[in-house]
Amino acid sequence: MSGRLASEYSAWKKLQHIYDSDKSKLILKDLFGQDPDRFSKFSVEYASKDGPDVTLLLDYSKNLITPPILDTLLTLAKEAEVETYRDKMFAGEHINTSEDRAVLHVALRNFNDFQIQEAGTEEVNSVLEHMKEFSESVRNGEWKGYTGKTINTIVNIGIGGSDLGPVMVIEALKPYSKRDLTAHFVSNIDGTHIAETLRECDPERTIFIIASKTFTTQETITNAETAKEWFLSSAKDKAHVAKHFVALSTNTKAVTAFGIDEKNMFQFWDWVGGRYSLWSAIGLSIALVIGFNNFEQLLKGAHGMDKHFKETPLEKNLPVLLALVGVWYNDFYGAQTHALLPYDQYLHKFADYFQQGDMESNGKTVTKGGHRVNYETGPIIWGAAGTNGQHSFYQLVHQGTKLIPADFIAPATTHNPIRNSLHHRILLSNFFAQPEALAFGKTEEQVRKELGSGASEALIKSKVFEGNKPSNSIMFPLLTPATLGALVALYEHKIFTQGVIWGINSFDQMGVELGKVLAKNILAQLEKPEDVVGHDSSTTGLIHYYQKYRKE
Ligand SMILES: O=P(O)(O)OC[C@H]1O[C@H](O)[C@@H](O)[C@@H](O)[C@@H]1O
Repeated sequence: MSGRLASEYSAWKKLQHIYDSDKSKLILKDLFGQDPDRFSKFSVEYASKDGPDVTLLLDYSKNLITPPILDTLLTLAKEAEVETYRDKMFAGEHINTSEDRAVLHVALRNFNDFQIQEAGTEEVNSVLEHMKEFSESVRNGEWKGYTGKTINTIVNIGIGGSDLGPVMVIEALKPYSKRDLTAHFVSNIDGTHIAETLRECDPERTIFIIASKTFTTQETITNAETAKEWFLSSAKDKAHVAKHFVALSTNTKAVTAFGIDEKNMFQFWDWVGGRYSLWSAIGLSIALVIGFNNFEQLLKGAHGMDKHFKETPLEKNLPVLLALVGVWYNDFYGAQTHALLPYDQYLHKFADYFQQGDMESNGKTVTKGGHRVNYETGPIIWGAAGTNGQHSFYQLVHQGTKLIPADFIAPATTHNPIRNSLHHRILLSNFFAQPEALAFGKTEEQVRKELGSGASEALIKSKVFEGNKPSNSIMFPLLTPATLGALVALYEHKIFTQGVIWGINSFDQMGVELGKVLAKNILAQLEKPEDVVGHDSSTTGLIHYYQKYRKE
């Protein structure tokens, strides 16, 4: 994050040299054959030092690396001053330079441990206390709707960082949820989203949580106004809004202007990036659904990983290791994407969540110093829960022409050990098999032997698995709130580390602005064909097509 071009580091040049000269020798089958200790050399077990017990195993042995490559990658991290920038982040320095802001999601889950100097951090505990009181009173039925009934539904209205984190966590921690409290999430401006949700809500028993850091996001404000209109069509009296609408925001003025009482507002601060905000007031829906104590466990689990990231030497530092092997594929092998493949149905939103987390953070072309990079930055993140992905896109991962590094993630035990854990054993057997198949493949000789004489050459060739496809495997005993906290923090710090190496600002999101501005301009031109001015012929043609059919 020094803003230097990564390609100028001597370790980068050395890595390029190693790649050019040794690429053909980096064959997983041989690397494992040559070193029976490869697993123990290239795996680390994380155990939380204090707070709730969390353990995580990272096995990165199935990567196309050797000890000298890893050493050079570690040197790269040193040269890029990852440790210095990490410490600056924890110290509250304004490392988000374009917006002149600190980056302190770690302060939201700090529990007075690290010394952090930044305005607002002293208010974290009181907001947590407010979230606790509110969530408990809704959960235990003390909070009543305008007709005196208890609340059975919450609707979080937010988008991007004010939606994806709570959605992912609530899905992931379903075993801890209050089953008689239904949570809906409305994000899309498409009226279908709110219309379909409102059909399932009873105005007397629903709380709307308007989640928006800026409280200016068009989608969220429009959806919130629609929800208020719908609510008032039953409740009539505006005074009832206070019982049914709360806001999560940094913008008090806009919240009160919307008609939400300041005492129903849960604050956060400009040093919390949207995609890093699930730990803040944005997590209110999480606290409502899983209970405040479990929310606190989530935060504590993340804090444990923060401590690990802050205090562990780079060579044993999980986020750093994940980041470095990622850089190796992204920048030297030319891999365009990175797959997140959790073998846990509860984590089915994990890849969606980190699409924003990673791609909005590291999808940048200029360094902090304003220079255009001459290497690749953030990868395309995608994935799905195993084993569903196996029956859809794994064909390409195994036999396609692209290199797709992947993280396989699985819990050793399940919350649903039905049929004596039969399902879980089958799930895990796939979790173990896939990285093995990817790494070691299946040779032509094996196929020939299996098919016997008479098989066509074409058929033989089509059944060969070249192998040598890299992956990480991450395991933990059970997906608990604290474990999830640690897992999410692990990826957050991985993203941070890569951003530092690439010299970019991982904490702004200028790339979302242009489309917003153009849409605003177009919205004002949609009425009449003669209003459509200032566009290319394609855009004009599309708008004219719409105008032919519009009914309103
Ligand atoms: O919470 P807000 O302010 O409504 O922003 C919602 C989202 O808007 C934009 O897409 C970006 O800035 C995201 O980072 C952000 O998460």
